[in-house]
Amino acid sequence: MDAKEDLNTTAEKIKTMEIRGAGRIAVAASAALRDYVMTLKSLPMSEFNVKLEEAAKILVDTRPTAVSLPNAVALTKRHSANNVYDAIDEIAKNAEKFITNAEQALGKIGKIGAERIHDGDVIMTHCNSHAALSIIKTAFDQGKDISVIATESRPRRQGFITIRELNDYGIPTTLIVDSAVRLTMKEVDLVVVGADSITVNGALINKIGTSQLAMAAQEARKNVIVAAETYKFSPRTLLGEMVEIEDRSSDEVIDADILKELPNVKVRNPAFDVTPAEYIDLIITEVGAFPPAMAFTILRDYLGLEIEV
Ligand SMILES: O=P(O)(O)OC[C@H]1O[C@H](OP(=O)(O)O)[C@H](O)[C@@H]1O
Repeated sequence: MDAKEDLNTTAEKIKTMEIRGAGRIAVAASAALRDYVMTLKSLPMSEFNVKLEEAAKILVDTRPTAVSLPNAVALTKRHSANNVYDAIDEIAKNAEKFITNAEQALGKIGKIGAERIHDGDVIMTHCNSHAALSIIKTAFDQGKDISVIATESRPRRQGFITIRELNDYGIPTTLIVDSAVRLTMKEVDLVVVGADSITVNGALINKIGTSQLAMAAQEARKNVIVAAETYKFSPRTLLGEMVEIEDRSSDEVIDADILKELPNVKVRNPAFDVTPAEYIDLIITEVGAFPPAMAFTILRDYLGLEIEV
């Protein structure tokens, strides 16, 4: 396989969600871009930059909602070199830094977030978030007697990945269907979810259904904690841009043959929803725990306002 095919294969895996999770797709894109540019040594500088931008676009265009993806690509591709060898060197170092930071961030989020979890807590989580699970597993490692209520997370049922992971870790877990969230909330002490994007106003964009957990939690006066690496904050929202909500295929919701028999029916399959900041108590990042109102500060101090938008 040539280098461009490898890049396209990674892009396809992100699109089809063979590689999924806002953090994982970011790390995969950074690595794919690095591997691709390594093969461009013999090109003149101007052509190198064109190929670099083309490759970046292929990766970014795979999924529109998780800002971790364009942030990872922007942080990886930036270079100030005027020859190809130095540019490749810079990009390889950028990728190394991004991937190492992303891996270490999960452990730090786990430690910081676990401080918010108490012995005896029942935690509700949604979908499958490596950052949220890092908090839950760390609290369990600390000897806290906790249990988890995990939503199924239709249509792709990422909740099944979560319950398997929690089961294998030895954490008592209850699986519920998404529509059981409100009824079950009274048994819950706190909600811990991940993030695909966080806006400058502190709103959370995460797996469809997250906002119903947050609303039910507020109604029941339970805390909502978001686990999010700093690279999941969206610089474009500084300019007032909305985060695009990915609409996925109807095939994920209903069998195509059944749908064919129903000419008056259409299917909508939005993959994410927006939870306003007022429903969120705390955002746990690798650099500390912040109220959502501090999203601007995180963007400025840890991502840098000069990031490509
Ligand atoms: O980065 P981590 O914490 O793993 O996941 C963050 C979020 O990414 C996932 O998206 P999808 O399943 O790829 O659509 C879920 O929405 C999850 O909450």
